[in-house]
Amino acid sequence: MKLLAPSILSADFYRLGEQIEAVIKGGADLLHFDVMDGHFVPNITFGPVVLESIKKHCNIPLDAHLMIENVDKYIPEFIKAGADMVSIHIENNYHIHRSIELIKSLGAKAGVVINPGTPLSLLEEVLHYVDFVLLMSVNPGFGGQKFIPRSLERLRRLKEMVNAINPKVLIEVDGGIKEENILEVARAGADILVVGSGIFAHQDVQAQTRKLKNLLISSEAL
Ligand SMILES: O=C(CO)[C@@H](O)[C@H](O)COP(=O)(O)O
Repeated sequence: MKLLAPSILSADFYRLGEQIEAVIKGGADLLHFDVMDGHFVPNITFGPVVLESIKKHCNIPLDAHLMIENVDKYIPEFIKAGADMVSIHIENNYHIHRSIELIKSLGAKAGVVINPGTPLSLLEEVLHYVDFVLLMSVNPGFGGQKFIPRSLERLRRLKEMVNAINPKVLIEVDGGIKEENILEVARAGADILVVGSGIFAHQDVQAQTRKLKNLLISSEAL
């Protein structure tokens, strides 16, 4: 099944609760959290207290993408706050095996994230022990950027690597996914599709979520 993961980075934070309820009613499968520290990426967003508040009212899994330094210090806090999935970057984690094992030992699904300019070959070893890979199709840091076209080719190659090394690994794709390209990304091998502005920039957030979810359902019927 293809999963739709709205990214709250593009939500209207004044109306966050209302907008989260709308995406859930619209058929969202996961809620994606872009955690940024102003060091690894040039933007600052939110920490575990925000996840903790949302978790109390949210019946779908929370997916935390950590764009931060010093992940081992914060992984336990995010999982305690309610993250069901936690992903960390291949680019800034020297002891990635240890960090992935830490995530799993605390009961969450563990993911590795790869930026658009990083060779896919770096994932070869880590594919043996992660639950999912998050392939960035924009440079991390901001919502509303354009999908980098080469990401489709990278996605197809990543799918081949996953099939050859560990077919249980899910592939999540994030950045610049909209109504216009969501089917192409799903067909190229994405299992989880993260959508920020492609949902929250619309007037009717619930209807837009439903529309994208129906597109994903239709992609599986073919
Ligand atoms: O991780 C990121 C940005 O760093 C993404 O999750 C974006 O938030 C997706 O937003 P859109 O590109 O869909 O607007």
